[in-house]
Amino acid sequence: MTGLFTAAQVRGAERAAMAGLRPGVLMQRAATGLAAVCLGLLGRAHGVRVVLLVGSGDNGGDALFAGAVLAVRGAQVTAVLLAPDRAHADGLAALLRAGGRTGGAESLARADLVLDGIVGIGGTGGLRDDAVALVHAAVAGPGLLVAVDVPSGVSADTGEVAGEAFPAQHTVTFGAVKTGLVVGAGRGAAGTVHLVDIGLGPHLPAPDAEQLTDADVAVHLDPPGAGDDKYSRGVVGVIAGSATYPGAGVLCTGAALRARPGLVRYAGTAAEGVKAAWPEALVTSGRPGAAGRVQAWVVGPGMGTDEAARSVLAEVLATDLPVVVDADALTLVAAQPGLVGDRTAPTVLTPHDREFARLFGEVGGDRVAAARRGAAALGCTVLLKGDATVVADRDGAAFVNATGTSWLATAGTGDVLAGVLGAFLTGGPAAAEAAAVAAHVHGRAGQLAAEQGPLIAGDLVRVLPRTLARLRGADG
Ligand SMILES: NC(=O)C1=CN([C@@H]2O[C@H](COP(=O)(O)OP(=O)(O)OC[C@H]3O[C@@H](n4cnc5c(N)ncnc54)[C@H](OP(=O)(O)O)[C@@H]3O)[C@@H](O)[C@H]2O)[C@@H](O)CC1
Ligand SMILES: [K+]
Repeated sequence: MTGLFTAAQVRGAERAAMAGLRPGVLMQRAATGLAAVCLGLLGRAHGVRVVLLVGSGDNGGDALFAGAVLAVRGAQVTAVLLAPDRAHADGLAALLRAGGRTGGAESLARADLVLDGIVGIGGTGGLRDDAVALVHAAVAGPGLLVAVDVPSGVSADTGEVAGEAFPAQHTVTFGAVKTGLVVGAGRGAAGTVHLVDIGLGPHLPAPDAEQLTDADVAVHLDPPGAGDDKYSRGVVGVIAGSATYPGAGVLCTGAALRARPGLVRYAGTAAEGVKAAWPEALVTSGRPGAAGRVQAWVVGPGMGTDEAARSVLAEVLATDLPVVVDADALTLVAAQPGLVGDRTAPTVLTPHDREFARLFGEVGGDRVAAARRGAAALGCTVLLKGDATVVADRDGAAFVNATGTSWLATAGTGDVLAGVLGAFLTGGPAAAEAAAVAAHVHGRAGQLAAEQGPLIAGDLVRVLPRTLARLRGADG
């Protein structure tokens, strides 16, 4: 599990850590780690042209000290100071002693690497005009773009970008991963995130949110034991698709079957199509109650929003079983929130942004807060789909997904996620964790399928067994 932290949490840990250390020690650790990552990215230092963008805070100080390390190793380091009279004095002195120099924005046109030390966790509001001009010049130049701690312009807490941000290819962050580096616009601006340990660990509080790793997910992928049968492996009920458009039913049922082979029961008007595609599923064209015993329901993809669909949804939500509410079912819940709000059994809503807006109002720039707001409003779990899918529970626990690919933005992939989630909801973990596991698996399946080129949703179902096998391997 990777903990995600706010700027205030990191500052608190920094204060506590500093109490037992000489002044400047944490900055030295940060700068040394930063320089090491840069060396790794460049492959060498000698003769390499490095440009530092230096604001007036400690973020600029980190860049200057790292620049000094690189200069000692033979790099040609130029510091562009946004506020020359307020640049970190010791950092600037160290850089000059090491053979670095100060210069103007024109140096960016010949840079091999640009270090963005304009502003870190002390930033507020959008980037100022002088900083924006420098960022544009850096982007126009040939240098590799590396952000110090946080890409300037990104809110470390939320990932919001008010205006413009430094579009980093790599971000070297200190002490703890900030939530804003992995979610929303910040995720796009941060590129690959490298965490440098500066010794804050023992002083960090419980994280603001969490990110599952492959190893965290692997523990939920236990193979069947000798005593297992189809019932003990979990029975998922699927209500999706229609007689005219059976596709959603086929994808959702297939995903549930492939995610955790036990038993999948299908109920709905796409029964014929589902049976043809998945003879392993037990199908009925009748009501949910006619499907037989299930341990969790998935309801909604392609089921329509007419009165028949509404009454089926109401029947499922009236049970005391866990339910995944997706797609058309979300539209129905938006019109009648009491269907979910009155439940006591786990309910996972899986909206994309437009569906979320219909349920809870606009998502806005703070996606974790939005998911928490939705979960609290209906007393459920919300899985807010996106470039980084966010899961929040009614008690405020939150996960940000770490896997996926933009190739997943294609029809039917949501139906697959719903099926996978239904399967994991039968498996033991609490609803929010099950949703986070499903999002992680779905993202990894997308990455695997995308290795063969553009993917279609059916590819996700096909690669699920291989995805799960690979993830299981991460356990050891
Ligand atoms: N915490 C830790 O454990 C450690 C932290 N460390 C490092 O310290 C960093 C935090 O340093 P910090 O507190 O000095 O703030 P920082 O991010 O440099 O920003 C303040 C400056 O930015 C400016 N500014 C503000 N908004 C702006 C905007 N929108 N657009 C443009 N400029 C803007 C603001 O200007 P002012 O308002 O004063 O004119 C002020 O000068 C942290 O990110 C990490 O790198 C490590 O060294 C070691 C361990
Ligand atoms: K920065």
